[in-house]
Amino acid sequence: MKKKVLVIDDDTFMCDLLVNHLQQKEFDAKGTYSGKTGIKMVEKNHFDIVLCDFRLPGTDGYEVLQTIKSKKPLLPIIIMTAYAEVKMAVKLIKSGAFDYVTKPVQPEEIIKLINKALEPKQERETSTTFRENFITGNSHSIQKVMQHVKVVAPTDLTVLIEGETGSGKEYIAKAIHYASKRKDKPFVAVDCGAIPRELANSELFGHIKGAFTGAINDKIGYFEQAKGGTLFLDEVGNLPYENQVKLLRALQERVINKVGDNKVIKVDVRIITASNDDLGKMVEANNFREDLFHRLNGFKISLPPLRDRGEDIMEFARFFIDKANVAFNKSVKGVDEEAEKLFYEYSWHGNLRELENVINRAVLLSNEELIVPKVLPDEIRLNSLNKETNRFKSSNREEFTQLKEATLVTEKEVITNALIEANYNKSKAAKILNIDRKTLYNKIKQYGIEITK
Ligand SMILES: Nc1ncnc2c1ncn2[C@@H]1O[C@H](COP(=O)(O)OP(=O)(O)OP(=O)(O)O)[C@@H](O)[C@H]1O
Repeated sequence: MKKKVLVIDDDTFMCDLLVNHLQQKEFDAKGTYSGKTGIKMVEKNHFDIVLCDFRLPGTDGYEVLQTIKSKKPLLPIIIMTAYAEVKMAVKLIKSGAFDYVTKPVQPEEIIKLINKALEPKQERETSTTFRENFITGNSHSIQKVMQHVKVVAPTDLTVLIEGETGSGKEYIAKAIHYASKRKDKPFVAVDCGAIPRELANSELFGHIKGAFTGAINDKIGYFEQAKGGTLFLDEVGNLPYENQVKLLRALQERVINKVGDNKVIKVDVRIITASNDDLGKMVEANNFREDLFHRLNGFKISLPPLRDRGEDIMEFARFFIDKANVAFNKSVKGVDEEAEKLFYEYSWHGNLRELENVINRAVLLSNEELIVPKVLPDEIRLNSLNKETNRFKSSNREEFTQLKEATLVTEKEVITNALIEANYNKSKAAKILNIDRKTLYNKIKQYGIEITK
């Protein structure tokens, strides 16, 4: 049966073009130019995947993502964005988007991504296929991480992996799993940031038929799915406070209850968690339970960001080029000297995920043997230009600092205004700002905003 795809893009030409292309590629594709209509279509119809433009009038991509995720948590969503918005795209992934592509969208790239999102993950991967797709790099910092992986893998210790978004936390979790005695049992990855609060207990622990409205059948939760194997809780800092208690019990007593059922079920599962946030700081800010933090922090692994991994950047670039050549039937041989320089100068806030996306695009656009600067996104090329200019005009640096400060001041003002508008009700203010409460608490603390009526 044809897979159903919904395209949401207010650029009518691009939307129609993409829908047409997908239909030619045997997808059952529909399009809409409005985010609101898109949400309604998802509510009323079955779709296998949604492609959503980030900049939409009225409702933006972030709102559409959050609304769809709250209604259909498992529906994969790919965000289409201009490159300058890549930091936002990274945030969207943290909020549950499957991935992002930069505009103008390359047809082959989007098809590859759709297929990746739709393929059933767990059934296909084995320790052999994982190893084929895993490289480590030679930087001192990653070698230390790999040494820790080797030491901790055979134990049943709970591991906490900290690192920036896209730095490879899930890959390290899998490396631990596949090097452990549990390697032939399931590895189940759960994005805690993408589970709606009211569904978290049922998703993690399962439920029985009739436990709540909408519970029409018994459901097995992630803990039971991972029986004998490893449960990877990504973005664990986003787990609602009330669910943290139940998770703590599961870890301490190694038992769970399904929602609506008193029966105690024993679970033999190794837990690995990951977070982009510093969980220790979240504990200090009372946003994460201290007892749970200590339970999770059996063994901590800190992943370095890509910009601090020296020559690993080029090793990963070559690896991603090989993958892209196979996927797009191309024969790009490498990166030219000038482009390589740009790779080293760029800060890669989206880390390996961003590098892979940049390479995919560059391979697709390359007509030459080597990747040259002109097939790289503006952000990477201009980054170097800006640096050059700064070297000559030190005053520019001051302006940059001022601009940064201005952004922070504006952010503080926007938050303060929202708090006033919400009469200092933080949940309401968070809604107005379209951020979660924890982020708001952190910002209030960061800017030292006083909460006095
Ligand atoms: N060791 C590795 N070898 C090969 N590719 C990797 C490796 N680590 C990461 N990648 C690539 O980078 C992408 C992002 O990695 P991963 O999902 O593990 O990051 P993450 O830190 O868990 O991201 P997030 O913060 O969004 O949860 C992967 O999809 C994969 O393509």
